[in-house]
Amino acid sequence: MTASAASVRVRTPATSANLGPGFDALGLALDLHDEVEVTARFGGRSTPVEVTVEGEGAATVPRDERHLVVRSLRATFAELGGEQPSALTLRCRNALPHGRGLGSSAAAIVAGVVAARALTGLTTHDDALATADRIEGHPDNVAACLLGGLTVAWRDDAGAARATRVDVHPDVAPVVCIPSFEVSTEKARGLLPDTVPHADAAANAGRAALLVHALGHRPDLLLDATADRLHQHYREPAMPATFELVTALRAEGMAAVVSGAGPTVLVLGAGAGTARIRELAQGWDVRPLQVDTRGVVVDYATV
Ligand SMILES: Nc1ncnc2c1ncn2[C@@H]1O[C@H](COP(=O)(O)OP(=O)(O)OP(=O)(O)O)[C@@H](O)[C@H]1O
Ligand SMILES: N[C@@H](CCO)C(=O)O
Repeated sequence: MTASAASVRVRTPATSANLGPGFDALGLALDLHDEVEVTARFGGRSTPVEVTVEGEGAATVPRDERHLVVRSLRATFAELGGEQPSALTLRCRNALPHGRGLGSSAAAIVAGVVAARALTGLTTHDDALATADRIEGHPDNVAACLLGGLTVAWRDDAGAARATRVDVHPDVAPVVCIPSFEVSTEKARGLLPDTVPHADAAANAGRAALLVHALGHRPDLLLDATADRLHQHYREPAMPATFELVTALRAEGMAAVVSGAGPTVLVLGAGAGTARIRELAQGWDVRPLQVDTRGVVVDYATV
């Protein structure tokens, strides 16, 4: 069989999930990006994967079949029913910090899913969400990473992930406060109870609905809209400094939440409050970010 090779470059945004009350449902894409160039050869002799990594995770991520982008590529090629590449080369340039609540795993998964689809000749990514959700285990980050902006994600009655995008009001100026320590999502999910009081579920349902309206039209309601009773306080033991900063910021009227599974703190509608955030978050990496409105970007030039 004749061998053929093709490359594709994929750029994926950071994402902040939950946004307070929207556990496993709401996601917001932010303008901080990872980029990966994937070259695949089909046919010919099989060779081990080659992975180079610059930036975040360069010292820690595996460079073999365990690499998350490689695993996502393999899972997607298998799901699409095509042949697996006989050779895979990845060049990763990472800006998203790992294990901080800014969707690094979602970005890696979406990159692998979308790259495999592109290398298979697909140019639309409607089914990519379901695949990425199956790998990640929850749809909120991967939805925002794929679509950009603010997303509401859910699973339909057959269990397939769905998502829709909502326009974000220009005053929703996100600021992230990133600590130097990591907390894995696996550990943070392990702290959650199997059941919650009905009153807490009801309170979150109301606030999550209000939050979609506040982010789209009424940023003045963000403080009330970001109150959560379903996940943040259960996770406090793994990230007491995060909880302390969220509490201090909220006491001053700022809509601060745990970003994703933590330990980063996200402040929504910060605007002129950024100087005060820097004062309260000394020792944290405080970064004002724009909302990313594009989502995943694929450069098909070389496919
Ligand atoms: N670009 C990447 N390349 C390879 N592996 C990655 C990459 N990004 C993340 N990972 C893997 O995912 C792990 C981090 O995932 P985890 O879900 O714990 O945190 P997160 O995705 O950064 O935060 P959150 O899910 O709360 O937003 C890393 O330790 C690493 O194993
Ligand atoms: N909804 C997820 C986001 C982090 O990946 C969680 O809070 O566990």
